[in-house]
Amino acid sequence: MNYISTRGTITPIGFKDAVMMGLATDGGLLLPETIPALDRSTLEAWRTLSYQELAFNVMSLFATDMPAGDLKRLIDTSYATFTHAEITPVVKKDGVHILELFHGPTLAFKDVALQFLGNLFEYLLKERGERMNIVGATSGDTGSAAIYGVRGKENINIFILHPHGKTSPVQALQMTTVLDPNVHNIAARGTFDDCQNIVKSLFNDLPFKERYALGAVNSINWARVLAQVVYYFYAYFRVAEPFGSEVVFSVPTGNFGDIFAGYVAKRMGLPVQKLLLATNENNILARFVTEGDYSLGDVVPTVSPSMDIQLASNFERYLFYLFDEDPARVCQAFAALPTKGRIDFSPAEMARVRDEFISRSVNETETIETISSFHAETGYILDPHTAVGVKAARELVTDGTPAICLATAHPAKFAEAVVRAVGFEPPRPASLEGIEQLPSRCQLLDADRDSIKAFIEEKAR
Ligand SMILES: Cc1ncc(COP(=O)(O)O)c(C=O)c1O
Ligand SMILES: N[C@@H](CCOP(=O)(O)O)C(=O)O
Repeated sequence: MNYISTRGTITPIGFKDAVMMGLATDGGLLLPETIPALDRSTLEAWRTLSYQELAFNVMSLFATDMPAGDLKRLIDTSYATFTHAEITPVVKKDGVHILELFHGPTLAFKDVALQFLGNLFEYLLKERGERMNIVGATSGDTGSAAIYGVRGKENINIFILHPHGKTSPVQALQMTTVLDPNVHNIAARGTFDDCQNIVKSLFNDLPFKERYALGAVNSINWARVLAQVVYYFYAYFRVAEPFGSEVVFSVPTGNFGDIFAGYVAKRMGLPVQKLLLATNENNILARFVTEGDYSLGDVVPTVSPSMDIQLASNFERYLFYLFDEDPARVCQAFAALPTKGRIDFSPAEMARVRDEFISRSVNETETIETISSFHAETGYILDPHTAVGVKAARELVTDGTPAICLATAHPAKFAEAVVRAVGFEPPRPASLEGIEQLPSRCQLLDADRDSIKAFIEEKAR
């Protein structure tokens, strides 16, 4: 399997090179040249596989230059750190299927891909005799999952930018209390979008990227999306009855990485009726689906801070398909975006979008009310991101189709919102006990590309 760029000007490369490249060198995002289509007998054969076996089957279709034994070993090592035997179990509460993605070491769905990517980087760097400086942006969860995935690894340094004061307190501590010498946290005075723009611009500075061997842990890295495709299959096999019937996935969305993984699964042939794109008040993507209005606004802070994003990185991957795989149209749209502040779509394109997606923006009052009422009805505590998806599913999926809601984080990461909703703090998993008492390290900087570049140059090994 070879990989191409959404901007169309790189020579196709294999999976291993795509993982190392991160952002494509022409500024685009990497995608497989083709998405394999699965027949029903393959789906049936996959139905009873363990999570790890399923991950191997899905990933080996895309990682064709990885020796099978090595890929298997990396998958087994990566998921050995999860606290649930099923890795991503599905629980049913009051008719809602909840796909719990928070049983990894940092209690969010990011662990599913980032524990794997950390081990994959280590493997590829050893094979090549190289070192890497990871540079990533986080609104709260990618950062700690990536740090945990590579802390203490010999040939890797990691620099994570988060928006100062805009993550939950626990999210910030999960990053800044990791004191391994290869870990560097930067709190930037700005928004997540500022952080992501700086990271992308460092990757687009090709001499800098090459000199410091930059690696990407954000979902700009194809391996992130790939690892997230697996749990759509896993959840489908636990829920669909009869086999072959359709389901809806409700996905709390910010950077469009998770829902794009669902889109890939759907294109591979998973019977998904619709992907439900659920947003908080940062609702550019909901406006896009419901009104065809993709116009940039300002980021507003919400109780689901990890989704406080305007410019969703992976949207570009979806546009590539919406524009019939025409990179010239993708280039045109992104060249005009900074000045126009919007991308326009034809009625025919919007009809295709609505064939695949439904969407709802959920506000703060609704989010808190959903955590509260869901707890009263079921005894189950939703985190505020998951609550956005559950509220949207309850409103929009009313025809009896099973709705699978992605539970993207553990509620203990967002105790303040949970206390507002149910009146008490959610029980803390062992990994968070006493985190406030631990020593921490973090550099506060302006959200300014040159200051951050200088910091990386000083610390890179
Ligand atoms: C807890 C949580 N839920 C949902 C999202 C949104 O996912 P995505 O950015 O892949 O759309 C994020 C951030 O990525 C998150 O951390
Ligand atoms: N919500 C994310 C934002 C970054 O998204 P990514 O999937 O591109 O890494 C976060 O928690 O950092």
